[in-house]
Amino acid sequence: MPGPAKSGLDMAATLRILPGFARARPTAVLWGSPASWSTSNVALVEHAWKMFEGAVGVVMPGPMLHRVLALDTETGQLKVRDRNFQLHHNLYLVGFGKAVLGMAAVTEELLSEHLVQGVISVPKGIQEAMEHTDMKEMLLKPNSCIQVFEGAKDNLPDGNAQQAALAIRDLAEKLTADDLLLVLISGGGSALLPAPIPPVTLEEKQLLTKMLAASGATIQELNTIRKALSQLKGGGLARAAYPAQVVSLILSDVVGDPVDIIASGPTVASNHTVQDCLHILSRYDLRGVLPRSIKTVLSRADSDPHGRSGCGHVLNVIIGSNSLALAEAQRRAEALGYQALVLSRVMQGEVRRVARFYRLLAQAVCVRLSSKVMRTNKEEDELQDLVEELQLSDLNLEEVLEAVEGAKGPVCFLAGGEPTVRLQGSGKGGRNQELALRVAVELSGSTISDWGALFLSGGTDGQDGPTEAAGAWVTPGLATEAAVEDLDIMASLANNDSNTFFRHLKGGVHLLCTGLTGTNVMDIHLLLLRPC
Ligand SMILES: Nc1ncnc2c1ncn2[C@@H]1O[C@H](COP(=O)(O)OP(=O)(O)OP(=O)(O)O)[C@@H](O)[C@H]1O
Ligand SMILES: O=C(O)[C@H](O)CO
Repeated sequence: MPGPAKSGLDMAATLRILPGFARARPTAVLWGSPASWSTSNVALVEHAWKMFEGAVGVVMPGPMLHRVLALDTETGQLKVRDRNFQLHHNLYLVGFGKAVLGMAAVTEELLSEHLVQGVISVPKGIQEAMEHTDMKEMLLKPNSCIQVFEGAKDNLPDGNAQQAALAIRDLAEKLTADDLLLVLISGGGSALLPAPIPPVTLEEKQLLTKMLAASGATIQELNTIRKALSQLKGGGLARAAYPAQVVSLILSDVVGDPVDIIASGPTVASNHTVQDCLHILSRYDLRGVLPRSIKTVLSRADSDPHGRSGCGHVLNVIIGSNSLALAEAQRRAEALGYQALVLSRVMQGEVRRVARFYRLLAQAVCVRLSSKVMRTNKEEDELQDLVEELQLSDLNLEEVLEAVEGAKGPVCFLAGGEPTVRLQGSGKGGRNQELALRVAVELSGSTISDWGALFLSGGTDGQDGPTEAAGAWVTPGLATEAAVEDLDIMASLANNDSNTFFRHLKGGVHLLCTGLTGTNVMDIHLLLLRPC
């Protein structure tokens, strides 16, 4: 049986990897009050929190940059993975992305002796948020030589971000062959580096991006279009910095870590064609609404003599990823006594189908582990079909089910990625909260009622869509809890209003409210199953 609610001291220890969280908010605020969790859920909730916290902690800027950068202070040799660069007060820094503030702070701390100047573009309000959460290590020092621009409210390019992009371009253009440009890149970088090719305007680019995103375009599709319309994306920044050497340190927020797609690859030569763009625009029925300026830029793109030049002077390095975060969560799950299995690192697809996948998986596992329930092939066949539909290419279902068959204790499944939501309503929500709510609906109609079960979906950046929560956790009993409070789950889902729903349900106890974490490696899904 789970123990009583933890003391404040124990909680602080639990939260040690993200010390800012522990100091700023007691766990009651992060997760609601333990007293309001049903007793049987307390342990599962605490375990899920520890796993999520570990996943985020391992991809925080400090640990990541210390793993990849080594400066020999005597010789001024900077080692980045297996490459050496000679520093002699010739280092410049630019950056853009949700995690870049902390990355820049750590980098400046490590390399300040050689750093001449820097410009970064980070989300609106992030410095204040970091001050409030007491995450001082994520802030630049008062005497920093790095200029900070804040912009792209709600992850949409705006005038502030455009100003930042132009300052970054100006810095890159003045560099010489003797200089080294360090480029810090993380998710959200595309919106924070808008420099549309004239005559395309920022408003036109913003509108097209919004329409593509609302139609359910994938990030690969979205960024293929962004690259074609941008001066700096698709290798443009690297070209601007030539002949300086360029080292990009990339925190991946895209499934499979494709460097040409993350933040639209400003230091990676694009190999997409205009034809690729036209196919994407046709797929979402947007060719007919394109303004003349966008058509003009697209029609010029393939013949642009600068368009496809190489990026031989660039070293692109992935320094953190969802896989790394999952591995740490798995390690923590094992330490807590779970048989822990990473299902997939490429979890994509529509949230409804992803929710169905988790229900069928939970059911299949319970059936395999329970002598009371007859095993039927029908459901496992449907599950296998779904694995194929969701293109979970790294998941061998039979192996997973066989692995848990002998499990004596609780089981934890982990997955990472970024499912999509097709927005139909006007409510407030995010893909993690909507997925969690859909999983709750699925689990409440399943046959796993004899089991302790918890599903958590959280964005590692701490912000799920335009909401203040990172995600949510649910159990099979959530539908009953909602009925008691007269909350209509299906109406909330139809209006994409998951955040409003969770805020009302039991005073928000199911919300995962970390605040901005300062990192960003997509979403983490945890499914915990424990025989009662
Ligand atoms: N009301 C809503 N309900 C459900 N999902 C929503 C809602 N509003 C926006 N979203 C989803 O939120 C996502 C945008 O969230 P976010 O701002 O976290 O951007 P992102 O591009 O995913 O950034 P990151 O990769 O850094 O997390 C989109 O997938 C969008 O469909
Ligand atoms: O900025 C972007 O393009 C997305 O976050 C993917 O990296």
